[in-house]
Formats: sequence, structure tokens, C-alpha cells
Amino acid sequence: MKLSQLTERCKIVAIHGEENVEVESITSDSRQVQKGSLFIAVEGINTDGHDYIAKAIEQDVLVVVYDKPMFEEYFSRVTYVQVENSAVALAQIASVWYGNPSEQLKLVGVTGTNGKTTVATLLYRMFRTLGYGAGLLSTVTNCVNDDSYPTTHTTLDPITLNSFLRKMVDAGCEYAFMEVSSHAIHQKRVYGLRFQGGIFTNLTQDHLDYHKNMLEYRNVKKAFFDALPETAFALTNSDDKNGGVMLQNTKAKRYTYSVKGLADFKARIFEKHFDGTEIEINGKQLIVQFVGVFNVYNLLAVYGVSVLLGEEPEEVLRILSVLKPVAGRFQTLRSPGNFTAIVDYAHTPDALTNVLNAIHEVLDQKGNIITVVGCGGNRDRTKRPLMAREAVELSNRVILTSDNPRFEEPQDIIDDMVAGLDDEQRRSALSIVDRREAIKTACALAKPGDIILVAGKGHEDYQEIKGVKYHFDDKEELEKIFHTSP
Ligand SMILES: CC(=O)N[C@H]1[C@@H](OP(=O)(O)OP(=O)(O)OC[C@H]2O[C@@H](n3ccc(=O)[nH]c3=O)[C@H](O)[C@@H]2O)O[C@H](CO)[C@@H](O)[C@@H]1O[C@H](C)C(=O)N[C@@H](C)C(=O)N[C@H](CCC(=O)O)C(=O)O
Ligand SMILES: Nc1ncnc2c1ncn2[C@@H]1O[C@H](COP(=O)(O)OP(=O)(O)OP(=O)(O)O)[C@@H](O)[C@H]1O
Repeated sequence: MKLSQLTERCKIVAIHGEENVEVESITSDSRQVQKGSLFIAVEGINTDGHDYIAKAIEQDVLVVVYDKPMFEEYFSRVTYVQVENSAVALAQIASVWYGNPSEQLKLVGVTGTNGKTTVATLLYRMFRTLGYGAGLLSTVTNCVNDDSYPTTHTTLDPITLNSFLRKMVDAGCEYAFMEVSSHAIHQKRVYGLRFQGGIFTNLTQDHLDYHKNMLEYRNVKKAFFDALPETAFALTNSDDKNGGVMLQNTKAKRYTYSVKGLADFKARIFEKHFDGTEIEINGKQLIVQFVGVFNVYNLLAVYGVSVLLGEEPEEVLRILSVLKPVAGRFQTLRSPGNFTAIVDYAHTPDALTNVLNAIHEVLDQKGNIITVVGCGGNRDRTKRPLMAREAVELSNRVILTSDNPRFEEPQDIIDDMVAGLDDEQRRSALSIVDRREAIKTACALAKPGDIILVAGKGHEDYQEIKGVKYHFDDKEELEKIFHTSP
């Protein structure tokens, strides 16, 4: 593609060298540079792409895009394009390179601390069931119609993201549903994509290792709505205290959903069971196969988006009643010993509280709750004591264990969790560093009618220790124990 076409959306500050060149590939990673490549230098968190420009030039790069004025000499075989902001240019160039695929799809983005994967996945399943070509970009998997591909991030880098959107367009998809993380908004990974709609699920504590404080975290999320165009819809959870603020500066058409008050999309909850919930949405009653009030919010968001995209409410409700939970989100397993295990991805204080409350709502009064939980290493430390406290307050027994310790000592993470407990609470919490042993101990302690919650990893099938991902799957571990238990 011609350089002038590729950079047509970029704010260019200066160009040195031949402008009329034909670019053969684009990358923001010097390790991927080939002859004829355009390399975009982006400042990162750990390192700065600008430090690798010399390396890219050694590898015969054709064009260098950068935003820090830094050159004393220019090589005549390289074209230098200085832009206002490299991260923004990366997103713009990636879109153009793939033929602006977001403009050929109805793209809906889901943001919020919890519920993104659930809402995006259920929307994808809803639109596939309705008979449309649809794609999904999520923490668990990426899908193009019925083909699925592994994923690395909640929201992919701009080049991979646009390549997936292109694949969707080429495969005849009409709709695409994607999660939009706060990291992605902050790093401009979704900059310039044309969204047909945005959803805000909720905002609670997470990622304070990355964002300075909750206000900054909120404002980053809000930037996604600020950028929505007039043609889009913006759907917010009006029961969340930040629901209104999210939409205050958006140009998009505003809609709300709520369980507690008046809203465009409104649900009431009648009965809660272990296998599902009886609810009403906009006056129509139905039974859904999801447990927990938080899931009623998720389903309501799915209903709202489907109706806003022009689908028949009756048909949407019919499909909602047959949709099944997403992998690792409140997945239940029955043991031969007559207790139940639940695998859930709850890895924030709020998500843990919600899941434990959901269990309380459906628990047989005689049963006990045994929670196995850990916190990730090299991530938001402030949530560790909070998660331990939530677990102890809402469970009968708690086993604190490891959950992706990364480069930290697992025992140090557990100690940070224990610091949130008073003396009496400490007595009800066991610490077992080895997650496999922790799960085994929980099963050994469980009696008929009890519930074991194994929280934090959900669908993940690895344990990340010192840069290596070892295979580990909570569901598999439980199944092994159930299979070998007498
Ligand atoms: C904190 C964070 O978000 N980091 C992301 C960020 O990394 P970074 O800014 O540190 O970049 P870097 O790797 O230091 O490099 C900076 C630049 O130099 C380039 N480089 C680097 C080395 C080299 O030899 N040559 C070279 O050109 C890199 O390609 C990059 O363009 O940009 C990288 C490239 O896009 C991402 O891979 C990386 O994600 C890391 C792996 C990550 O774990 N991110 C997580 C925290 C994340 O984004 N999570 C959210 C979900 C959060 C949630 O809701 O749970 C997500 O959307 O997945
Ligand atoms: N609407 C919600 N409100 C609060 N908690 C929720 C909600 N939906 C799901 N959860 C809880 O949060 C966990 C993660 O859900 P989900 O994967 O859908 O969220 P997410 O926003 O995609 O998280 P992440 O981006 O970290 O993957 C679930 O396992 C459940 O415990």
C-alpha cells in the first residue's frame, strides 16, 4: 500500500525522505521488521519503541513512524514520518492497512470492571442464534462465525485487532462484539474504530497497579463513551453509581438498564434457583439458566443491545432463555459425594462478593460454603486484603492459595491477603500455597450439601510462575478428584 494512503488519517508533523513508497508490511515491534516494512515506534510501559529504531533500520525497514523528535542524521533509504502521537497513528495505520473493517461491521464494545466477557460472549451467541454472521473478541476466545482462535489480551493490539475485524468482514460477518479494557482505551488500541454501540456494565476496584486511582480509572473508561459518534448508542447500567457519568459527554444516543429503578430496559427478579433464575424483562416473564443478580444485569444488557440493534423483543427473550453460562463463569460441577463445586473467574473484590452472594441466595440453609481463592502476582496489590476479607465474611471456610504468582513469592501474596483479616478471621482461613493441594483439601473438608467455590481462574488453563505458564485448570483438577474419590 502507498505510504500516503496508509498515513491519510494521521496527524503528520514532518516527513523526511521519499514519500512515494510502497509499504509491504506494518509492525510496532522491531523484532518483526522485514524488508519493506513500516515500523511504528510506540512508547510502552516497560520499554520504548523509539529505542529500537536503529535496530529496525539495520533490518532494512522502509518507513519509520515516530513521535519523539530524535534524529541527528537521516538515512536516505528510509522515510521518516513524525506524527503527533505514535499510539494513535498505530491504530489509524492498522485500520487503513486492513481496509477500515470496523466501518463495514456493526461493532459493539463492552467496557466495565466486571461482566465484559459474559456480555460480549452472550451477544455473539445471541446474534449467531438469530442467524447472522458474527464475530467475538474476548478474554476467553476470538471467534469469526463458528471458527475460534486463541487470544492474548482482553483487547488486542491494534494490528491484530484490525486483522480480526478484516477476517470477520471477509467471512461475511455483519456484527462484531468486543471487550474494551481500560488498558486498551488508555493505550489507544481502539482509537478510530467505528463503533455502532458501547455498553458500560459497572465500575469497581481493579487495575490500581496501572491506573493512579479510581478517578483516573473511571475517566479512562469514560473516554471510550466520549468518543462514540452520534450514530451510535450508549447503553449504561444506571444502578451503578458511575453509570450516568459515563455517558454525560457522549454524542451517542443514550439508553439505560436497571434492576432497581426506572430505565429503558428494566428487569425484576422473582425466584432464584441453583439452576437458573425467574425474571421479568420489560414486563415479559422468563426463566434463564444463569445464577446471581449480577447475571441478570448481564442478560439485561444483552437484551438492550439486541433490541437497539433492531431485533424483535419476543425472539430475543426466547433466545435469552436458552443461552448457557460462559466458560469459567459460575460453572457448576456435582461431586459423587453430593457437594457442588463452582468454578468462577471472580478476581476482583466486587466479583467475589457478587458470586458469594449469588451462592447464598440459592444455598440450602444446611450447607456450608468453602472458598478457595488467591490473588495474582505483579498486579493490583490493594485488592489482596479486600478479597481475603470478602471471602472470609461470606464463607464458612476459606483456603487462601496461589493464582498466577508471576514473579512474586506466592507466600508473600497470601501474607498480603491475610493482612486484611482480624485475629478471629485468620483462624477460619487456611493458607495452602499449592493450588492443587488447596482444591484437594477443600474437597476433603466438604460434606453433602456444601458448596466449594474455586475462584479467580475461571476458564484459564495455566498457572503463571516466573514467566512460564504451567498447565493448570481448576475444572480439570476438580474432575480428577471427583473421578478418583470413593
Ligand atoms: C501493561 C500493558 O498493558 N502492557 C502492554 C503494552 O506493553 P508495554 O507498553 O510495556 O510495551 P513494551 O512491551 O514494553 O514495548 C513498547 C514498544 O516497544 C516495542 N519493542 C519492544 C521490544 C523490542 O525488542 N522491540 C520493540 O520494538 C514493542 O513492540 C512496543 O510497541 O503494550 C504491549 C504491546 O501491545 C502489550 O503486549 C502489553 O500487554 C502486556 C503483555 C499485558 O499483560 N497487558 C495487560 C495488563 C493488559 O493489557 N490487560 C488488559 C485487560 C485487563 C483486564 O481487564 O483484566 C487487556 O486488554 O488484555
Ligand atoms: N455484571 C457483573 N457484575 C459484577 N460481577 C460480575 C458481573 N458479571 C460477571 N461478574 C463476575 O466477574 C467474573 C468475571 O466475569 P467476566 O469475565 O464476564 O468479566 P470481565 O469484565 O470480562 O473480566 P475480565 O476482563 O477481567 O476478563 C465472573 O466470573 C463473575 O464472578
